[in-house]
Amino acid sequence: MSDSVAVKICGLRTAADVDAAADAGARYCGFVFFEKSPRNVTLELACALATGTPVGLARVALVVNPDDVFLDALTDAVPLDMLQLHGRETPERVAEIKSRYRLPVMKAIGIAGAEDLAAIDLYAPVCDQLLIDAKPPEGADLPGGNGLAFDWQLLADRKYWTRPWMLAGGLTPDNVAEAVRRTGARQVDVSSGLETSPGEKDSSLFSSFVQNARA
Ligand SMILES: O=C(O)c1ccccc1N[C@@H]1O[C@H](COP(=O)(O)O)[C@@H](O)[C@H]1O
Repeated sequence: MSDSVAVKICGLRTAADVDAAADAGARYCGFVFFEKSPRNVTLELACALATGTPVGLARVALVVNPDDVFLDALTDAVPLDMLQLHGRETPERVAEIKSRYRLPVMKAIGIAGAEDLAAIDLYAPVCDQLLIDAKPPEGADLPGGNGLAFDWQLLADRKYWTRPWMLAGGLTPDNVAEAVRRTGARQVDVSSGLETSPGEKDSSLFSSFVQNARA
């Protein structure tokens, strides 16, 4: 077993789930700040969760097309290790956010077909990490967290990317080992694949996901 695949468990809303993510060996935990999401948390709850996060578990705030007013309030209220930009932020806006808030920034790129891969080269110069996720269906309420996978074969022949990247989209304890094998991902991100219903995490699945990611 290799321990070199880092796991992010996203959409946590209870202290027990944060602790379970750490106990399972996750490297990152994610808090969602998007009102339409069943995983949305308030600044107050996120502050409590992030303040009690075990050492070694990086705290990631997932935001969608945020303005500076919101980001000012977020970064004042919640201790964070990374911002995840999961909307239609332009490369210029990503660079602006990175410079203004002095936090590592991970930019999500939605992939449905080979033509979507070009965006990776546009964003790599301005972010710290890339999150390669399934593109949401047309008209979806959520730009991510839909439990949809994309064709992993699209990543099999990729050229070198200049930033660390995470694989996301429809990952579960049952498919994560194959996803890692087929894409060569060294980091993976999961949300709905560890839930009993939208927003309700099942922490009994966390360990098997982490172990299978590293298998
Ligand atoms: O999880 C959400 O509710 C969410 C809302 C808005 C943008 C992104 C969201 N989740 C992210 O989507 C991917 C894939 O999630 P899933 O495993 O397919 O459910 C992941 O990066 C989440 O962080």
